[in-house]
Amino acid sequence: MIHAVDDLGTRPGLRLRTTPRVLSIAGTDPTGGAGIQADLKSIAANGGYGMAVVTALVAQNTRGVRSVHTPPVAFLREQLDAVSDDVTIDAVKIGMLADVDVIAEVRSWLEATRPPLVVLDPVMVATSGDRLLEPSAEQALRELLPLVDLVTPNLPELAVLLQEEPAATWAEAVEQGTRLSAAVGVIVLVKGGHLTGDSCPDALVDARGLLGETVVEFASPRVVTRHTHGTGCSLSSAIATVQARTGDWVRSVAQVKEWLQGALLHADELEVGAGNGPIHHLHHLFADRPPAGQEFSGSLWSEIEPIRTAIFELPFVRRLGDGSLDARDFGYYIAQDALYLNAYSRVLARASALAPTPTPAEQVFWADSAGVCLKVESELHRSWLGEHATPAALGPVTKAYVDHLLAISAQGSYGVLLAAILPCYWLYAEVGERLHAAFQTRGDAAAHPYGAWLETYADEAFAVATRRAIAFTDSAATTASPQERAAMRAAFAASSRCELDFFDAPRLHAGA
Ligand SMILES: Nc1ncnc2c1ncn2[C@@H]1O[C@H](COP(=O)(O)OP(=O)(O)OP(=O)(O)O)[C@@H](O)[C@H]1O
Ligand SMILES: Cc1ncc(COP(=O)(O)O)c(N)n1
Repeated sequence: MIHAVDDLGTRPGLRLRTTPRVLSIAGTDPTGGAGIQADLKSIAANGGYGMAVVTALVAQNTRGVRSVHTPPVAFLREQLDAVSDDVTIDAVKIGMLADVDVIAEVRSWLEATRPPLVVLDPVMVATSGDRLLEPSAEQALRELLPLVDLVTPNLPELAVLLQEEPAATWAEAVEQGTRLSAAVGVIVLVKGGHLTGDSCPDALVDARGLLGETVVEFASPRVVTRHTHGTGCSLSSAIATVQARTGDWVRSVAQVKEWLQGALLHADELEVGAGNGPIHHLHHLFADRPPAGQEFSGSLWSEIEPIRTAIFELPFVRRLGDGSLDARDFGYYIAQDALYLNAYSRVLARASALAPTPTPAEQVFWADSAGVCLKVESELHRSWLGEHATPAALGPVTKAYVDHLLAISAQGSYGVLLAAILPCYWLYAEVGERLHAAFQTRGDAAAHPYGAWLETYADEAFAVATRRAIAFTDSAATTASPQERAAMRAAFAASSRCELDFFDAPRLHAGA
């Protein structure tokens, strides 16, 4: 039978609720990544109140399924009735159904209770290859389709539902989804997770044209992770939840896909199990928690990866390394560096002034660093700038960098100032270490025009100071508010871009 539907493709009885009460009817996963455990997290993550009725108990983990225990269906019915006799259900998500008897019982309950919104994930085989639906139950599952609003098969499941070979391309998959929708009178979400390639498209398909168009595609990049256990369960329960709030399938799937993308992107952080681990359902709740150890600085460093790559590709850095750099460019760089260090010393002194009082070590460190900066500046004048003309004024790039640092110093947040200060230490240390290592392996010390300078570039005392500056930044991030941490990230990224520009400035401004 086909339900009556309104313009958005939903049944007229649909009650939209801010916090929908969503029932998952599914199997279990004691490691929490799939089945009802994943559904409950997914429903909560998407703003619903989750409930769960167990169809089958599955002894499984991230590596595979060990055994399945299906309780008597009479008990399944008792669980279902216990929920529906008491709670108004806004949406139902159906997952693993195990066998024909379970399907028949769920079907009978659906016919008796008529929930306003039903999403069916036709679970047949786990990612590990283990069967979660007896082959003899496939026909009963096909016959259940007209009772639901949305079915979310992966490509092999779509093929089984149609009794065809699995689609080999995305176009074939969408075409199969369209035929299933036309045959059964149901909306189909065709999922591209099982295809290969850089993108992971999904498509909502309704052959009756209830979505405005027959096919609505949702493009998203494929996240590189092996931790995709339970994505199908999580996706279907999230859609049931959001649809019960919005009543608009296209909007619901778009919103859920964005959430799922984040859950996949953060999956590797969980480190659950040795196989295909779970996705991070509640990743957005964890975003504001204080970072531990070097987590904060580690994330800052990886966020500026493109800037780091760009620095090593600059003609200035490459030519400084191989000795082919124009003397005029080198002179410009050294002179601007001396001017910069003078200003940077004042910024470090400001960090000393702002350092938290219970930790005098930080106050002393920044004050000492301000002094070291002035010593390095005078050393540059003594050993290098004697031969080169020293400009009286800051070049445009130096001025922009210094203005940025001074503006942050004036704002008075110690954490943000440290994040702004850090790239000068960290990027200089990295460039120094790499250029120095390359210089040493070349063995042309005498012939290299900047050899003497490169010799001093990778200084162990500077490496130690860099490690301390990183540790102080991590410690400031631990006590910072989420807003301050966001400002720290922005300050670190802005200073890193200034560093990139600083290395490129001689090419642009040395001849001016
Ligand atoms: N690596 C990935 N990057 C981005 N999205 C993905 C990735 N893998 C799967 N997805 C998305 O996850 C959802 C589930 O897709 P998939 O085709 O894997 O279903 P499934 O096989 O039922 O899931 P599972 O068996 O893992 O529970 C889809 O929205 C799909 O586009
Ligand atoms: C109870 C239950 N339901 C569904 C799946 C499918 O999830 P996956 O394909 O990611 O293993 C599962 N493993 N367990």
